[in-house]
Amino acid sequence: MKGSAPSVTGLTATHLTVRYGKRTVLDDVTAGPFPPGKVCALLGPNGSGKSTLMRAVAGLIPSSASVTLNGADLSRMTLTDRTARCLYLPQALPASVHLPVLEALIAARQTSGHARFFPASGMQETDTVQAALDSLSLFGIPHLAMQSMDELSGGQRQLVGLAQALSRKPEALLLDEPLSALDLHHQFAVMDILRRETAAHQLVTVLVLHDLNIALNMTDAVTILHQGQIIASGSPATVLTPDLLRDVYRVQARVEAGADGRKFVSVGGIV
Ligand SMILES: Nc1ncnc2c1ncn2[C@@H]1O[C@H](COP(=O)(O)OP(=O)(O)OP(=O)(O)O)[C@@H](O)[C@H]1O
Repeated sequence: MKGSAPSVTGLTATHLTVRYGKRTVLDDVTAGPFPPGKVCALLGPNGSGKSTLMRAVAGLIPSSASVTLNGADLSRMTLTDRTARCLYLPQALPASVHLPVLEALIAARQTSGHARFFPASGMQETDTVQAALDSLSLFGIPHLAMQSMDELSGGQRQLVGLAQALSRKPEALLLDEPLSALDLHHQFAVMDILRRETAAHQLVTVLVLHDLNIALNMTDAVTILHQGQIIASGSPATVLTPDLLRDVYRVQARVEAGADGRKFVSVGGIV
């Protein structure tokens, strides 16, 4: 009799253990499957291992984990091939270098391995420029195209980083705190864009968030990392209960619904 077969679609990591020196940060974790077409949040307190998990899944930290993406075994690929399929956008903002935004985008596209997986039959230089402009337009920043990266604000650089990541056309996007430098308008705008692009291109999108209200209202699923283990996964409203918020985040909180049905976390104090 066959055992239960791993899900072929989506992104799954199994037996993921990461140690820094003698300290075990992730202990035989199984994460996923994160399905295509859905936006999933990876949540947990500071230091719980969210970045470590994402970096290990992306192959940037050595690990013996088995990682599959839509049936392909990422663990057996070269880092270049793996990154072309499964892209990690770090928490740190893109470097503040003296380079026009448009050139930074084109360079990222050319070094991504994108051309190998999606041979752009006869793609002209003008098409490459147009593709970079399109991805800036997607994030509402085409006017920054000729501005130098070192003349941008933190939030503008974060938007350029997101435009760069999407322009590489990966199958899976791992975004580490992609809203951290953005104002309220841009946080919601970026979440809308990510939801639309994820559905339209059947991307696997996983993002680390600290804003539980955005997780509650704008993601399809959440995964909670706590003390080296994934302790809950599922729909945001099912997982983010007062009990979980007390045990994981050490806050006394209620999860309430506004008149429009949107949910929000109301914190009364810490425990
Ligand atoms: N390069 C490293 N060397 C040693 N320890 C590390 C290293 N990177 C992370 N750690 C430790 O691993 C643990 C998990 O860190 P990680 O950055 O993955 O957490 P996180 O959940 O992303 O945190 P935050 O929400 O604060 O960004 C922390 O205790 C951290 O101190």
